[in-house]
Amino acid sequence: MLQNKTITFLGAGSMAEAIIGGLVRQEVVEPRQIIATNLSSQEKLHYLENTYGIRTNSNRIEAVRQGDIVILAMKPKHVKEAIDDIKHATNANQLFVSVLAGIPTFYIEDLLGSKAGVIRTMPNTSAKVGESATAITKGMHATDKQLKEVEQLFSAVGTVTIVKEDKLDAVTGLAGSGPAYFYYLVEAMEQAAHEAGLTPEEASALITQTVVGVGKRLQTTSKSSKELYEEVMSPNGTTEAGINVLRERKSQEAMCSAVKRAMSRSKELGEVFTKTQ
Ligand SMILES: NC(=O)C1=CN([C@@H]2O[C@H](COP(=O)(O)OP(=O)(O)OC[C@H]3O[C@@H](n4cnc5c(N)ncnc54)[C@H](O)[C@@H]3O)[C@@H](O)[C@H]2O)C=CC1
Ligand SMILES: O=C(O)[C@@H]1CCC=N1
Repeated sequence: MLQNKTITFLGAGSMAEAIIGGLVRQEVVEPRQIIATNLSSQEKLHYLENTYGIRTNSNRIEAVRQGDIVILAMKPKHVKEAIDDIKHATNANQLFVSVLAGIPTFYIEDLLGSKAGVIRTMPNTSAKVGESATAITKGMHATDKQLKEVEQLFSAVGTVTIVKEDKLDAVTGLAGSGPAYFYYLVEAMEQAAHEAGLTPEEASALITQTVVGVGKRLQTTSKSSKELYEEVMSPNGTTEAGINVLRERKSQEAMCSAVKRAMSRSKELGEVFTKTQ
């Protein structure tokens, strides 16, 4: 389906690189099928070209004109100026794929001002290692075939769940932002390891494998998360001592609030930008 298609990334930051890295690594498309463009960093474009063998073009209009699929990968606050800038170079046969947090498909459709298909997605940075948890939804002009195409594209960089658009804000707070919550916890574990005298190498080897093991276990067991942590806890053992501190500090409530706040922030982003249209 993606054979002979040119995929243009309009925006070449962290998320674009994570997806490009995944697509190239999984050999879903030839690196030459990918073009990246951005606002101003020629240096970043050179880096992407040298690292992934993709094409880049500092001329955004040209880059967009060449794309069969245009991936919108700028910050939400830049979407209006980005689309206003290139829309005269677009046509209704192109497919626009947004990775933007909070921005509804109708807003992008309105900015494009054509019947071009728009598909909204929410991947995460684990795309870079082929492990994104991506959700996708289609706008009013996008076809089922285009949805399949985007499903295929993102399947190459992890799992894909098709959802109704009204669930995308929840997905964003949970899985789009999700990796950051875990990295934040890892940072705390590294600090504890450092204070206990472990070297950064020792700490990294132990923490990384612990996280990988947890992920694989979650993927392969039918046990609940509660059963899984209880399995680790011997009565009056080390884990119970640690978990009791987390309970005293209401860590689960804090995590639950963090996810909900991220979800509502995604909603706010959409409201702010769609109101100022
Ligand atoms: N970083 C993450 O974990 C995730 C980010 N996202 C979404 O991905 C999008 C990009 O985020 P990041 O990559 O983190 O941002 P970033 O700041 O790393 O990259 C933004 C890119 O957009 C470019 N840009 C800005 N204005 C432009 C314009 N007018 N035309 C063309 N390019 C323009 C910049 O030059 C830069 O290359 C955001 O909308 C965010 O909501 C979605 C899922 C996860
Ligand atoms: O923090 C953000 O707004 C973006 C969206 C999901 C992850 N990063």
